[in-house]
Amino acid sequence: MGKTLYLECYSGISGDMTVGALLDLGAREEALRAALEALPLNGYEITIGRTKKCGIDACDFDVILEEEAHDHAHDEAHVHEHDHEAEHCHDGEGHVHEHIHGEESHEHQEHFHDGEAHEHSHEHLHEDSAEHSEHCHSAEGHSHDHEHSHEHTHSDHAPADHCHDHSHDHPHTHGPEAHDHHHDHVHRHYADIMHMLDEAPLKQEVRALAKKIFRIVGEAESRVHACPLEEVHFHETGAVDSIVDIVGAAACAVDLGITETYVSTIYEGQGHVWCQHGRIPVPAPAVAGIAAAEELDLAITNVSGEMVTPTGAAIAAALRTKKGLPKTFVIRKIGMGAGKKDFPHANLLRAMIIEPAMNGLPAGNAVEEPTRSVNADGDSQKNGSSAQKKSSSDETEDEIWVLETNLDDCTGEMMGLTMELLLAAGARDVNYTPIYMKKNRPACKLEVLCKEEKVSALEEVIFHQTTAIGLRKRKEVRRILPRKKETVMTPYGEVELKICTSAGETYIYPEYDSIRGLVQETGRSYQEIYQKAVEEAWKKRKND
Ligand SMILES: O=C([S-])c1cc(C(=O)S)c[n+]([C@@H]2O[C@H](COP(=O)(O)O)[C@@H](O)[C@H]2O)c1
Ligand code: NI
Repeated sequence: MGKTLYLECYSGISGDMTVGALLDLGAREEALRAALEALPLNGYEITIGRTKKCGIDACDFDVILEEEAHDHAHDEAHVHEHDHEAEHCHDGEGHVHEHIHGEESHEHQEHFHDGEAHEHSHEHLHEDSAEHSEHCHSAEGHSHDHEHSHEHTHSDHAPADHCHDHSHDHPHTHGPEAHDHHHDHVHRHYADIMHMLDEAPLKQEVRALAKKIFRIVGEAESRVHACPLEEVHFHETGAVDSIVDIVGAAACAVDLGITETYVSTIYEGQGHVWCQHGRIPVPAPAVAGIAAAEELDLAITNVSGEMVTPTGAAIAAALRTKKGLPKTFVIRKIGMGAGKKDFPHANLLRAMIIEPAMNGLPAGNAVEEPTRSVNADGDSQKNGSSAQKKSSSDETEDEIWVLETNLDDCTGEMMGLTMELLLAAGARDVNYTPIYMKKNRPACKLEVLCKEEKVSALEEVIFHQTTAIGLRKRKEVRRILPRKKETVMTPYGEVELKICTSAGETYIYPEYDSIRGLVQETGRSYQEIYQKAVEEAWKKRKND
């Protein structure tokens, strides 16, 4: 049976946080490495270690590019500390700033100028092969001189995020973009990446999931840059570390046997981040585009910086199969994946393997209040609520849904567990009836009673946990006696009971669980405690 993953993105999500969290959940390093070795990529190595974020231990997954002889952060952005706090923007008044590139292959491209005509002069002294390309000017009459001298030092966290391209390991030709100079880095187009994944000897599920993730990023980029999907060229996302993150996340999820995923609200910071396009807002356009297209829940916090990357958002969207985390669930395992930046909060992605709660009250059952009546299934309802109408006497009518299916190829184990899960997920009652079906098959009819709001969730449990491929459902009117809960004291302890009335008669029914507990505590018989409880309840009524 597949596992259910819950991604709790209270500090956003990025590719390496996801791989770290899934490894911490138990995904095997061999499975991750096998998937990565299937790719025609080189010039990098991965490291898997431990780190602490605000004192919390987490798995630290990193991709080290050979070309980087420095401590490079591969998290949300390729983060560089740089020595100017002034914003590196080209949409304001004339300004001068200095950057000094001290690394190989850093390039500035796609400087978007969206301000009014302005003049500024700033210098870039790239001490390496840095180049500028794709300067997109949306304002007229604009002149500037790009001779930036700027200095980047790589660090795990930076006051201003500055991402740049790297890992260009094969030449390419550009699509239709006006582009009149050469540069030797790789922009992998969407089609290149799909081709690479199709050709690589990956497990089928890993390939499919990785392609899905890339498709989500590609479609967002396509919309953001108004470029056909096939011609989208990936920058950061096409770089080795992002491919490793995406294929790695897919390999880990498949290795864990994840079949269902819930994704929490994804918390994002605010401000700006540097990337090849220039200085872009947080959430990054691709992140916002993915969130919009995939209906991810986003929440903007007052944290300054980027917590969600396009890769992270796309992984969350691709993995998510379910909305609406169950109200109650049991956590079977927790995995922590560390982000590279330091925020005032612990920059972690928490991944959990969860199961619907097996014990306790089913989700949606309210805690009893003595002033409320209790319906036939023991849950509380306000008298006179719209969900129920009083009949001429003191009986009450309401509606209940019945889900039914005949199971002729389920094991007893599957059926037993299904019953537990249905009850835990909010079924009012579940029963099996032995039947004799077509083709001489002894079988069982599963019947589930529930309220309307639980119908679809319970259908999912049936389809997910049994071999059923269809079910019957109907809404029925039911008549229920008014009842309320009481407790009485017996010589063996306190007993809960239901007091029901109909046509002037009173019926007293001690609660099974209450009696059962006292049987275990005292060793007395069920019948003895039951009778004593009824007796005490009648005495109490006479005294009241
Ligand atoms: O490189 C590209 S195409 C790119 C586009 C965008 C848009 O929102 S458009 C944003 N970024 C930034 O790059 C880094 C790395 O992201 P990964 O998903 O590749 O890890 C991140 O800061 C993005 O906001 C890049
Ligand atoms: Ni280019």
